[in-house]
Amino acid sequence: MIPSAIHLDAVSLTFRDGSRLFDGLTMNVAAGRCTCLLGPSGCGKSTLLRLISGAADCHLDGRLRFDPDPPASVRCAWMGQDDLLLPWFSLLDNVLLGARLRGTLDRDHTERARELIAEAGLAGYEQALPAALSGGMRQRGALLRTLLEERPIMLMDEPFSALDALTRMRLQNLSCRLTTGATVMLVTHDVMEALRMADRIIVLGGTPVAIKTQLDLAGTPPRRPGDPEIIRHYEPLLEILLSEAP
Ligand SMILES: Nc1ncnc2c1ncn2[C@@H]1O[C@H](COP(=O)(O)OP(=O)(O)OP(=O)(O)O)[C@@H](O)[C@H]1O
Repeated sequence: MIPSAIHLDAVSLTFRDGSRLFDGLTMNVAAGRCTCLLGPSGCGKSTLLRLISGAADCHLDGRLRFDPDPPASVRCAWMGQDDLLLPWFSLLDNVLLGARLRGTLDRDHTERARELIAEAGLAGYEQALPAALSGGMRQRGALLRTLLEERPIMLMDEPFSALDALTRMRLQNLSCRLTTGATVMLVTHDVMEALRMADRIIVLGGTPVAIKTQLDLAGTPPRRPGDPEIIRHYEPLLEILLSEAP
């Protein structure tokens, strides 16, 4: 898998109702690295991921480029804020949905999915329907389904938001491992999460929305909570976010 860099050149979006978001936003996302997006609610983080995934329902002025540019059908895996698990499929079948739809499902896929389900703390729930799972369990199912896609671009919108602190850390570690080599864009409201997982942190804010801060972090994610890089950047980053809060 060859990861793609993502370039937004002077991007402005117009929604169907005529409202606009961004005004000539330029952003470069490095290939094969994890970029975390932070910023106040409503600043456009989810819309940005949807735009890159090809699912945004809006008019684009400016340019969105991928380098290299894989076919759109295999370019991105996207995990939205809703788990979108199919209610009539078991957890295991939901996790395996991509392979099933492509007709590539085999014993190896199933074995791998079972291992990851166990690693995510969900052993014993393989045959449970989504309705019988908690919000955090469903979110882990949606995350595993996304991670198994192994696309050159992995887009994840608050993928750990429903998880308790320890499970969150385990799943962050798992995600870092399974997305190594891919271009990852991860939206989060959690400063510690961004500092653990990112090679680069981009803070959005202001009116019109623009990049307020861009921070390149040393070392390899996932960082330990006590990593000097985390300690060095935690408070300044919080201050920046506080200054952007409405
Ligand atoms: N389809 C749409 N039509 C009109 N406006 C929209 C549409 N989708 C998003 N918006 C607006 O675009 C802005 C950005 O929304 P978005 O969901 O991307 O923000 P966000 O930064 O991800 O927020 P949060 O952190 O709360 O998830 C908001 O003002 C929202 O109301």
